[in-house]
Amino acid sequence: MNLLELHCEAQHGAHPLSQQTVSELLGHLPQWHVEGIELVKTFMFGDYYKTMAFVNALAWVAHAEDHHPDMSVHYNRAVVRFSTHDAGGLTLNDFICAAKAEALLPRA
Ligand SMILES: C[C@H](O)[C@H](O)[C@H]1CNC2=NC(N)=NC(=O)C2=N1
Repeated sequence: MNLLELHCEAQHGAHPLSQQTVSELLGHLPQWHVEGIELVKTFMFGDYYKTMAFVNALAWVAHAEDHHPDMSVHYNRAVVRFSTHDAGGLTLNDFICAAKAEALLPRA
């Protein structure tokens, strides 16, 4: 499955994913982990400008996908948390947007 090729779909009344499916999808996103009902990663940057550039790019992705992370923004890092409010837990939407957040990073 290529998460980057997928798009978020409305999840009103949907059930959250099973633990097993969450574990399988985490295999696509090795730098992310689950905290409660959230998919979380701390992105590190060299300075505030780079942090804000990423935050704004991710806001644009969130707008395009109509799926919105909680973010805490600091000088050199942004903590990104995805969860699907409409389902009360994790859905494929969270993994799609996490993959799209990863894809924003410059190549190493
Ligand atoms: C109507 C609209 O599609 C929904 O309210 C979307 C908007 N963004 C969302 N973002 C997140 N993180 N979870 C949702 O359930 C959600 N629902």
